[in-house]
Amino acid sequence: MPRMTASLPYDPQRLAVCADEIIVNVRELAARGWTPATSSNFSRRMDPSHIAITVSGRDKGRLVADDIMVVDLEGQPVATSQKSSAETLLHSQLYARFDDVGCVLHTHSLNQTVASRLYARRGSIRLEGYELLKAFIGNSTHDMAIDLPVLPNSQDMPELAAQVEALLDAGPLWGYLIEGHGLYAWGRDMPEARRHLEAFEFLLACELEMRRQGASISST
Ligand SMILES: CSCCC(=O)C(=O)COP(=O)(O)O
Ligand SMILES: [Zn+2]
Repeated sequence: MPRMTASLPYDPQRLAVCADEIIVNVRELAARGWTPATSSNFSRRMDPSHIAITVSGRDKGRLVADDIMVVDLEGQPVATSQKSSAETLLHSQLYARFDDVGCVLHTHSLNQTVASRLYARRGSIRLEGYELLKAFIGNSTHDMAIDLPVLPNSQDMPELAAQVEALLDAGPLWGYLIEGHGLYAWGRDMPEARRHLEAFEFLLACELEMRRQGASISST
């Protein structure tokens, strides 16, 4: 049962723990150049009905505690006048749909952005035969394929969220790309969401490198 104060509907100590975890991890992601120009956003489930999420427009490489705020499962601010990420709905929809989602990470790396443009018309990127596919929870072999969806970009978050819902209805998903924009990945906690994010980033780099080299996969 979350501990509450007289004035707050959530445990402020839990917010502090979640904020610390976001700040430390995002600093490392930013150092890799995955969050340029204030882009990207990050969140962590605090309790069954509250989410810690980055405030909109902050430099994600220099986050401090004041850059993390609380929203509910509908993405509405809780006990604050701060403005949450412009993409809050893409986070809250995952927490609302899946009780076991504990962390959502969104980045704008070069590989993610370039790949999202090259494969936008195809609608997805097939990742097949890589040992690193075992990084995704539930997978135990390299001998399989996953299709990473690429959605058209939009400033209309309810429209984007509706497209994500359709993808989630269609089968298991660990993340998706948005064209010319970036990657969303999630997991049960920060380490798992990070593992998924890093696996996608590495596999996209592999696909782009193979393309550069004009390589094709052959079984002969
Ligand atoms: C300058 S980045 C454009 C918005 C975006 O895609 C993003 O990830 C950051 O938006 P936020 O409101 O979360 O700061
Ligand atoms: Zn973004």
